Amino acid sequence: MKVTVVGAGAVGASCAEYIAIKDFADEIVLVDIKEGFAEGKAMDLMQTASLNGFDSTITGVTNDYAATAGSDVAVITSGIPRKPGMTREELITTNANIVKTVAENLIKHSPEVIIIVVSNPMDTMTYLAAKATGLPKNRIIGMGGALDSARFKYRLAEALDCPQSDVSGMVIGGHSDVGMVPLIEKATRNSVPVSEFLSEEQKAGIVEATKVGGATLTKLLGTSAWYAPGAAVSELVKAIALDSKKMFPCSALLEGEYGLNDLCIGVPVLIGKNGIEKIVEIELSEDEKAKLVTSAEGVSKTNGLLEVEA
Ligand SMILES: NC(=O)c1ccc[n+]([C@@H]2O[C@H](COP(=O)([O-])OP(=O)(O)OC[C@H]3O[C@@H](n4cnc5c(N)ncnc54)[C@H](O)[C@@H]3O)[C@@H](O)[C@H]2O)c1
Ligand SMILES: O=C(O)C[C@H](O)C(=O)O
Repeated sequence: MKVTVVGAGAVGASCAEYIAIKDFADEIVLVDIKEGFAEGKAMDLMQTASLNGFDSTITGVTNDYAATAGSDVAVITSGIPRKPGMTREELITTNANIVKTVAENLIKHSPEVIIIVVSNPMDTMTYLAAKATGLPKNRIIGMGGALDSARFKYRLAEALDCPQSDVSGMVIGGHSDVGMVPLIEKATRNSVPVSEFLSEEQKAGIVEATKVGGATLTKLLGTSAWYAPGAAVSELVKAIALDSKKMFPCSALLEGEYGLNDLCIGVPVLIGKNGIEKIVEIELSEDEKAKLVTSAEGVSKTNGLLEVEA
């Protein structure tokens, strides 16, 4: 498998590192617009191969899409991250132009590629990539829910004082501070609903901490996070490589699923060799449905800005 990662910054390099360490890809190509930057990151990562025990090759190029030709998967991480106090939506003007150009360049050289969009505001950038490339909807995947769900599990395990491997939970909806919908009533500890162990107040605290997970890290780091985002992307790419049909919440183009249309938003999907193999429509409570609809309204509003900006 050949994987291209566009943007060799914090998230792009972390993606490349986790993909290499998990050792399922033959070739990883890092692309950046900053002269020599991707080449440097690739060389540094390649010098970890004997230490970390992987055989994937990693190369870096400066804005040279010919080197990405024949990619099976391409991850778009190019664009600016937010600073403390900002929302992801504020990045739209700069990142829309970058994501559109990058997506168009990618499909010129890899017509069969599956694109994973990471750049923020992610749901809107995924929608933009879908529109700009015209790729079938199974081949455009937005990464946000896999990360948000990992953060949800971190918070659940913290409150339950248990290992993260004991908890299960999922976050659907838009990848934004207000739009995330952590499915707290469906979360379990080893198949037992967490409501058996946690008070209403504790559950509300977990939901809120999950929703602002990215903002909390941005405040601490001065820029947004990269380790968990990179790891989350690597799990999606691995599910494609291994055709595992594993379920993740991902931003997918909806055409009537969940009663929603003409937007990309986080819903449970099965990931396999064709990208999104299936959008899974789970039974939502009235409260969960209402939250998803409100979240979709927010994403659509941001998509509306795109028509002006893009
Ligand atoms: N979806 C998610 O869950 C998630 C998680 C973390 C970060 N993000 C987003 O990912 C993006 C990247 O974050 P980061 O921390 O890696 O930022 P960063 O600044 O460290 O890296 C971004 C890189 O993109 C490069 N770049 C800019 N324009 C380019 C172009 N046209 N072609 C190729 N490369 C280009 C820059 O030179 C830079 O190296 C941000 O928009 C951030 O908000 C999303
Ligand atoms: O918080 C951000 O701006 C980056 C990313 O979307 C995240 O959730 O870490």
